[in-house]
Amino acid sequence: MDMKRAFYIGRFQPFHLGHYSVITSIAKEVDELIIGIGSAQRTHESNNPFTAGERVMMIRHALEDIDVHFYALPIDDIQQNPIWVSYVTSRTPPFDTAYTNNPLVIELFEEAGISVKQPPMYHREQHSGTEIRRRMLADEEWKHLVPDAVADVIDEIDGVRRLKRVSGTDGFDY
Ligand SMILES: Nc1ncnc2c1ncn2[C@@H]1O[C@H](COP(=O)(O)OP(=O)(O)OP(=O)(O)O)[C@@H](O)[C@H]1O
Ligand SMILES: NC(=O)c1ccc[n+]([C@@H]2O[C@H](COP(=O)(O)O)[C@@H](O)[C@H]2O)c1
Repeated sequence: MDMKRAFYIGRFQPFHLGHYSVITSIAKEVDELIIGIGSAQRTHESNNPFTAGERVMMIRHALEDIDVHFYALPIDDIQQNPIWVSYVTSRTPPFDTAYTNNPLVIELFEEAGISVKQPPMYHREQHSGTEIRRRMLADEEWKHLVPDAVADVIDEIDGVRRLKRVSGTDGFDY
């Protein structure tokens, strides 16, 4: 059987409803989906507060009921853009299409001859990792912007407290 497999990469800091909406629409088009958790080595930073393992948990729980077979695979950054596509494909199942809106990622995949689709943006003003982290730091509402299961994971790991600490806004002097 000819399997249609797609690749979707993001940092997922955290995984939010914009990502969820992209994945539910890709799920209708493919048999299997590879979700690349990018910048996997980055964690405990203001722009990247969560570990690769915590992001695996968010995705696994958020997609509990989704109707597509998926793999969530952490992918570290490397220093050389020209070999990044080979590096990615050397650690993922084979795929036909990459879904991304990241201009560098589009360029690298297209140069490597892999077809790219750009998913439409879902209420981008609020559904962005940057905006959600901003709200967490400001003690504003953010849970409605992520799947319930992701809010539970972030509570379990005390993620907002960590974000505040690594962003230096918890009142402590270092
Ligand atoms: N609201 C959204 N709707 C559709 N696609 C989105 C949305 N937000 C992000 N994406 C796409 O998902 C992929 C992964 O995004 P990423 O993990 O960088 O999230 P982000 O919200 O852009 O994060 P950050 O603000 O932390 O950079 C990118 O291709 C990005 O364009
Ligand atoms: N040279 C590299 O390591 C390289 C190149 C292009 C993209 N990436 C990664 O791919 C991911 C792209 O995801 P975003 O679209 O969420 O930015 C990021 O984690 C980014 O660091 C890495």
